[in-house]
Amino acid sequence: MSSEGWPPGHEKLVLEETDSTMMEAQRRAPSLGSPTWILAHRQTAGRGRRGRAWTDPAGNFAATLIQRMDEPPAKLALRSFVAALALRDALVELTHLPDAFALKWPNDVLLNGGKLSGILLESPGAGVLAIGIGVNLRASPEPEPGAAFPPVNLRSETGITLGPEQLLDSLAPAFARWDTRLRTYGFGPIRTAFLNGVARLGQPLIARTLTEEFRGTFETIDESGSLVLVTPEGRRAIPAADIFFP
Ligand SMILES: O=C(O)CCCC[C@@H]1SC[C@@H]2NC(=O)N[C@@H]21
Repeated sequence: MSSEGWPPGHEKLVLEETDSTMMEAQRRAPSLGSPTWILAHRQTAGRGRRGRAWTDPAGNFAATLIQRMDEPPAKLALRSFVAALALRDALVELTHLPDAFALKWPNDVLLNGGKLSGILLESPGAGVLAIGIGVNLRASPEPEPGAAFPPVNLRSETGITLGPEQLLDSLAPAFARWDTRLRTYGFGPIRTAFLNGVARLGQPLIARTLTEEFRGTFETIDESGSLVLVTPEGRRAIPAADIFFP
């Protein structure tokens, strides 16, 4: 358990099995009261970004935070940075390995350069945000063809075994802490912290959107959370893309 304890007013629901914690969140959205973390020990139909499947072998972490948030979509989307920072903090707190983890725009946490986790934001109803987080604690899924980063897992990379509930008990207060910073001070401190921990700042990147590919130097993340690349055609601010390291 984190030294801060479980965030006041938040509920925790632990399921042995579900199709997807995102689906579980969607079913609960209409009657949602307090912010709720839904953890599943097994998902039979986990989903990733852009319609991809997310497989989590036994012992991995799969959870969704669902809460009411009456904010414009652009501000809601900044929770992806909040989630990544919170996950990085929770992992550092539990492993004491601050240098092993890096952030990848917009919301991945890398371990020794491999894909350790995935974060997915959805809105399962008006004014409701669901943030799904998967972490390869004990086993790596099969790499997808063409995957930018090989999946890695915490146990084989570090020799450390964490339980899903142990991670949740650090992640929930870490998320609440970063979320409070966003609400109080705006995106500035989140952006600064993310830039401090992000991989490949100042180095070449490839950003692929659904329709285009941009190659350039990773200059910064702007005030709206977009990736800023300096390309041969000039500076480009890219709101959403998959990132590859050339
Ligand atoms: O594609 C990605 O990188 C995002 C993956 C998100 C996976 C998590 S696991 C918990 C939650 N439930 C799901 O079905 N997906 C998210």
